[in-house]
Amino acid sequence: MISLTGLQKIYNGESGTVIALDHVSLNIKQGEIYGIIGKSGAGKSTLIRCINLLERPTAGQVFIAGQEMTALSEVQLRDARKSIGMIFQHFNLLSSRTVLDNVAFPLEIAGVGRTERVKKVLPLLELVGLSDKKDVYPAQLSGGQKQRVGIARALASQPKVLLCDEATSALDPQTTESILALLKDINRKLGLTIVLITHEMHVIKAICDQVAVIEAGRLVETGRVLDVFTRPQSDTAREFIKAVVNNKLPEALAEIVSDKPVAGSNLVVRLSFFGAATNEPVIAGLIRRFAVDVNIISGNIDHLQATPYGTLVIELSGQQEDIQSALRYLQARDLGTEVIGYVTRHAYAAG
Ligand SMILES: Nc1ncnc2c1ncn2[C@@H]1O[C@H](COP(=O)(O)OP(=O)(O)OP(=O)(O)O)[C@@H](O)[C@H]1O
Repeated sequence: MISLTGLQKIYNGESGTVIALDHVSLNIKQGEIYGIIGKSGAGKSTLIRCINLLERPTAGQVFIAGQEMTALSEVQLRDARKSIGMIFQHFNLLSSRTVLDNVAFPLEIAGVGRTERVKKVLPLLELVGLSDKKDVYPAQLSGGQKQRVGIARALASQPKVLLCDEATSALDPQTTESILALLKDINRKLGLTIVLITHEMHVIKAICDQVAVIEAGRLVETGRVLDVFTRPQSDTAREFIKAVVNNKLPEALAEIVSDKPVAGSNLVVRLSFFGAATNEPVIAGLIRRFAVDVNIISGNIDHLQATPYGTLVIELSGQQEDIQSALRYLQARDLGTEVIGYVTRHAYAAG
């Protein structure tokens, strides 16, 4: 549905040349929710603004539904942009217009008559849960309600693509959750392709199918959210994931872990589960098969949309050969097994 090839954006400002996008290529399929995550200044806004040509790329091409956007004149673009809706961090509503008239605004610009506008807008207000607010002004709305108006307005011209520019960054966590749920709902009901940019991993985790990680204008990692979460390839992705997945060792334990076993030391292992592996009774299997004791040190199992994933840090005690057999058993299972090291129990207890 969206294809970017070799996108480059160079700003020549007074303070010098900035390469905001450096040969960015990616493909977004019809009906996908595609997240682009990066730190401040990474090039997210530039990238999303290049998709609808609010920003003209210095080089490269943008295709939407087979049409090369970068080849269009300004007049042609105005028409082509009707198939691209956009919502913003600060909503960008017109304060002197009611909710209904804000949502109807793109239709008014397109020359649609009042009666027809109202007919089109009322179902949109219902879709975003604001039917009872149609006659109020933006100042009387909460942040979440304002963003719902922004979403309804973006949908007014029946776009094929919805671009979301940090759409939940100005909202509290609960409101963020409800707006993300609404976007997911719209994606399902209308089959709308959604591209969102964010600096928050929990947004990606909540609704995206695919993610691209951007750093200094370059894509450093792209893939299915589940894959990037469970096997991140770049330091930037790992850093973002840390914010939402707590798999740190307890400090007292981290301080005394050594890489080599000594007499009487226990093995500490971090197990990562994803998908079906979470349903396998791995710990029970371990205890039944080997002469080892298992002590659970820390753990969390969460869901990435419908897929369970998580980590468990366990300590295995027993004879070294039994511990090593148990480790081989774990390594043969469909889960991530990371040897953290060895601890002696009395040292841990003292810590
Ligand atoms: N109009 C401009 N003129 C010159 N440089 C610009 C312009 N717009 C953006 N830049 C620079 O391009 C780089 C990418 O900026 P961009 O706004 O796309 O990043 P971002 O990831 O969206 O950051 P943030 O999360 O802080 O909004 C930055 O170094 C920025 O200073």
